Amino acid sequence: MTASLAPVVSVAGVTRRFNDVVALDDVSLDIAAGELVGILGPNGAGKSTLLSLVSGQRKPDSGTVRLCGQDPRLTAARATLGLTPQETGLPATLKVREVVDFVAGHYADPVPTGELLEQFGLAELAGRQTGGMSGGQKRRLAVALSLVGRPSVILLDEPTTGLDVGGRQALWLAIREYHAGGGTVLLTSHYLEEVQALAHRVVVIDEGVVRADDTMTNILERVGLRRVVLHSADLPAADAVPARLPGVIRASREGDRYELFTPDADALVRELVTSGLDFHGLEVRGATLEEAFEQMVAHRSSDLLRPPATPARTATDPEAGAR
Ligand SMILES: Nc1ncnc2c1ncn2[C@@H]1O[C@H](COP(=O)(O)OP(=O)(O)OP(=O)(O)O)[C@@H](O)[C@H]1O
Repeated sequence: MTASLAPVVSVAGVTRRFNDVVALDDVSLDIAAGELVGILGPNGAGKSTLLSLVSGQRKPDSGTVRLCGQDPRLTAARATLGLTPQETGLPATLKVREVVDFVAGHYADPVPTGELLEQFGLAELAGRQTGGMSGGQKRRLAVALSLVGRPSVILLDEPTTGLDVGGRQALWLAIREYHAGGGTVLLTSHYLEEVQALAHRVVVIDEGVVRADDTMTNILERVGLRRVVLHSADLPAADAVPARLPGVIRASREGDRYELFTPDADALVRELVTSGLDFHGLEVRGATLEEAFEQMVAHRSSDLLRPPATPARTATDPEAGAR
């Protein structure tokens, strides 16, 4: 991607192995200030490893990583960074307010604790020990902590896993506000609709290799298919629909509701109207990121839709810190 300013995050020719597993294989990526980038990939693709290199928690075996032009292992570089790892170990006996105050104490100009807790809907829990919070509340606190130091870049690894709809939307709002204020965001998520809703650029990693790196618009255009949704009692089984309706290359059916995939939705709608078919509830929709993703990593696309499992680690990594 082109960037007129020096990139905020620069990954150049990076390889990282864990014993005989090549988690990242010659990955290069530049992220400019103010970008909101979604990183997608099946389980074990290398996403978390990439974030751990950018945050300086791990070192690459070869290649270079720069955060705001510096080695991310330096304290000065890390001060520009906010991080929400996939799992956050909160000290169970500390109160929410105390945890935020503790993290805030590491920064010169932190967001006031009350303001941050208010923004994340946690103000009423300020006096509660973190051990007494629900999973979703802990997740909200983990993301709030990434913003306490007014970072110029945040790395969010599966930020909304386990959140209910309200919690997820509140986090989306916080991420958008941060981004609107000029912040740079790298986000991984197994919820493709989340990446589609938030990210402007998508990087697809699979088996440690960058398979695609483009704007959301271009990624979606790669699919080249439109979805026509309708209800009908006149259509045959889904796999027989392409023979019945010219231009349909694939169909799925649930009861009398059909989703028809076609490169030319206009022609299909004309065909439906002139065919005399009895139908209602017609909708025409663009491709989704999920469809684009399925095409890019077709051999293992079902993995992406599984909730993230705890990866089977074959070795302990002394550099992994508080991961
Ligand atoms: N500390 C470690 N020791 C051994 N192998 C590791 C370690 N960390 C990661 N790996 C392996 O490196 C590969 C990439 O893992 P990584 O956690 O980066 O994937 P991911 O894309 O974040 O996956 P997920 O979506 O499941 O979180 C996997 O094969 C994983 O098992």
